[in-house]
Amino acid sequence: MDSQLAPSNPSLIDFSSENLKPGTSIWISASKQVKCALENHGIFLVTHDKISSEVKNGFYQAVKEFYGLPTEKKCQFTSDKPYSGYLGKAADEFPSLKLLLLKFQLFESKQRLGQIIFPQTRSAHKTGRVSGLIRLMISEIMQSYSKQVAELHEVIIRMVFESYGVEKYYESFRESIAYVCRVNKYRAATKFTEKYVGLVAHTDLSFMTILHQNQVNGLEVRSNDGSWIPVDFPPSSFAVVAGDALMAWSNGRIHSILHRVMMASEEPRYSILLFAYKKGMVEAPEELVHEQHPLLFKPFDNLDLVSLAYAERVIVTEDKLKVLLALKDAICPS
Ligand SMILES: O=C(O)CCC(=O)C(=O)O
Ligand SMILES: [Fe+2]
Repeated sequence: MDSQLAPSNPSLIDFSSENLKPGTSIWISASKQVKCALENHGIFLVTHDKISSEVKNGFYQAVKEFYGLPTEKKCQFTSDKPYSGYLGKAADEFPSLKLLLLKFQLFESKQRLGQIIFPQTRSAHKTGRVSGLIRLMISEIMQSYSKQVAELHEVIIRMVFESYGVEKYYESFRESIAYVCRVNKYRAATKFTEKYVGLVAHTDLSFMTILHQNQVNGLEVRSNDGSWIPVDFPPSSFAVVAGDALMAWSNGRIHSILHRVMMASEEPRYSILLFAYKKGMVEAPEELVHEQHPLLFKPFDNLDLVSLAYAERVIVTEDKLKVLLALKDAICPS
């Protein structure tokens, strides 16, 4: 089931079996691989063919059309929420952030899964017909995509809870997941720049992030020995990335993975990310805290930390979680 593409590429775990149901031997074996990959590398790839190509391709198409709009139209996709709406202009504020970022707050809980919270446009009538149509297109396709990927998140999170023997907390945790979808576009590297930093090294503040890309590689992850490993995505695969909230929840058993994007391709790269945050407090289950594993992080509010990172412009640091928690005085003295 687990096959290694190349010695250094993240493990590839096959989730495409019809028989991947809780309690089956396939499920138990996949859960072991998930735990092992997360603990050792903080990332793995997963093949999952339940998300239709129609939805994936439709999404990329809609997003390309969006990026094709004149800048002033794109800039009308604004929102008061941190990092939301079209962030093309953010490049001025974050000089290292070369990408154009389009992020839509999607849905805040399972109950509201069918409801997209779109960034408000400055004025509806100014949005115009063309961008209105693209907006609708993205809205529908993003909704289908996110619903399907949210299911994958839930399967993996359930496996993690079961693997640590704390499945009794899974249902309430699941109810408190807030999903956020983001689409990144990285400009092609031109003949003037052979390679450029598309996105600086960082960890995600999420519990977990699931990432899909168009055919263009660029994601790199830092390995335990400090070297950067380019991630090679096989067709139909997604990368599952451990975030800072998972590191805190697991009381340091799993580490959030440092990653960045290096662009060398002559084609633009698009990536679609579904971040799973925990609404409310992130807290290690008591079963994961004992003498050999003293509590590393005091409970903190996951989405609060996202706002804090935004307000304080904390985007690049290896120990982002510690820096943010120190700001909130929530780090445990070692
Ligand atoms: O585009 C990618 O591959 C990575 C993007 C990413 O890490 C992020 O948006 O947090
Ligand atoms: Fe990231």
